Amino acid sequence: MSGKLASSYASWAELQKIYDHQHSKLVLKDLFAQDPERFKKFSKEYTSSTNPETTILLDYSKNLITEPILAKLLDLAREAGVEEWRDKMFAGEHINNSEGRAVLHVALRAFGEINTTEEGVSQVGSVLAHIKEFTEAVRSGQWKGYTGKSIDTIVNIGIGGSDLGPVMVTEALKPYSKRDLKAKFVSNVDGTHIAEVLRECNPETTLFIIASKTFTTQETITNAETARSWFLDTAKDKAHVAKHFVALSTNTKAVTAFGISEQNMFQFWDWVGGRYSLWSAIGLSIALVIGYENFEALLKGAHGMDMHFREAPLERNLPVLLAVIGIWYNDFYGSQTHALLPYDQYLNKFADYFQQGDMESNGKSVTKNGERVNYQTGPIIWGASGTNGQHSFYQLVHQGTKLIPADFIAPATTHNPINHSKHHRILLSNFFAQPEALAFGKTEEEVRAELGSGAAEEVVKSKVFEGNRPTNSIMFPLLTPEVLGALIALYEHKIFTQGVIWGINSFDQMGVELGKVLAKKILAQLEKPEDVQGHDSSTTGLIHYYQKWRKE
Ligand SMILES: O=P(O)(O)OC[C@H]1O[C@H](O)[C@@H](O)[C@@H](O)[C@@H]1O
Repeated sequence: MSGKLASSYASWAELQKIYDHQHSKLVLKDLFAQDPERFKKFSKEYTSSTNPETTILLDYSKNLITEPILAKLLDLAREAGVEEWRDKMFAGEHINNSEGRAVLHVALRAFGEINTTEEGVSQVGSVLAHIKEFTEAVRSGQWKGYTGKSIDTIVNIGIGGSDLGPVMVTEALKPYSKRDLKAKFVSNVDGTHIAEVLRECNPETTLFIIASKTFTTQETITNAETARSWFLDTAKDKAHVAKHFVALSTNTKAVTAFGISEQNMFQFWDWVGGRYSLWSAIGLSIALVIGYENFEALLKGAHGMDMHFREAPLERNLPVLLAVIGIWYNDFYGSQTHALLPYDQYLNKFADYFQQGDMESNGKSVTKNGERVNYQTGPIIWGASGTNGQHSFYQLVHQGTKLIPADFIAPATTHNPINHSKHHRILLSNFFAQPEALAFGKTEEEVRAELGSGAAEEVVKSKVFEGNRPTNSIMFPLLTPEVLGALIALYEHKIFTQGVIWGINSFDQMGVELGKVLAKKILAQLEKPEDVQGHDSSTTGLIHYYQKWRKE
């Protein structure tokens, strides 16, 4: 994050040389055959120092790397100053240079262990206490709606970082949820989203959580206003809003202007990036669903991974290992994407979550010094939960023309051991089989032997799997709140490490602004055809069609 071009480092040039000379010789089948200790050498276990059950295994042996290549990749991390920038982040230095802000989501889960004078850090504990008190009141039924009934439905209204984290975590930790408290999420400005959710809500028993760091986001404010008028249609008296609306924000002024009292506002600070905010007040819906104790366990899990990232030597540092291996494919092999493939239905929003986490952080093309990069930065993140993906896009991953590095993620134990865990054994057999098939493939000889001598040539060819497709496998005993916290922090720090190496600012998101500004301008022109000014012929033509066809 020094702002230097990654390609200016000596180790970068050396890696390029290694790639040019060796990549055709990096064949997983041979690498495994040559070294029976390969798994042992290229896998690491992280275990929390306070809870031995919070443990994560990273097996990175099925990657196109050797010990010298990995050592060189770690040299690159050192040369780029990953350790120094990591320490600056934890110290609260303003490493988000374009916005002049600290990056301290780690302080939200440190329970006082982060030493910084940054404003707000000392209040983290009192916001957590507020969350605890409030969630307990709602979950126990003590918090009453305007007609004296308890809350049975919460609706989180937010978008981007104010939606995706709560959505992903409440889904992932469903086994810990209070099943009689329904949680719903509205994000899209498309009225269909809120209309469908409100159809299932009762104004007397619904609590709306307006989640917006800035409290100016058009989608969220529009949805919040609609929710408020829907509520007031029945409740009538504005005074009742206090029992049914709370806000999670950094913007007290806008929250109170909306009509939510400061008492019902949960504060956070500008050093929490939207996509790193589930640990903050934005996690209120999570705490309501899984209970405060479990929310705290989630934070502790992440904190444990923070300590590992801070203290473990780079050779044993899980986030750093994931990061540098990712760079090897992204910048030297030319891979454009990275797949996240959790073999756990509860993690079915994991890839969606890290689409924002990774792509909004590292989707940049200038360095912190404003220089255009001459290499690839953040990959396209995508994925789906196993085994659904296998019956959809895995064909391309196995036999297509693209190299798609992928992370396979799975728990050893399921929360739903139906039929003596029969489902889970089948699921995991796929989790083990896919990386094996991707790595080792199937040769023409093997296909011929299987099909017999009369097989048509084109059929033989179509059944060959080249293999040599790299994967990481990530396993843990059970998806608990602590393990999930550690897993999310693992990826957060991977993203951080890559951003430092690429010399970019991973903590701003200027790229989402232009579209927003143009949409505002167009909104003011939608009424009359003659108002449509200042656009290209395509945009003008499209708006004119809308004006011709719309009914209302
Ligand atoms: O919480 P807010 O302020 O409503 O922002 C919601 C989202 O808006 C933009 O898309 C970006 O800035 C995201 O990072 C952010 O998460």
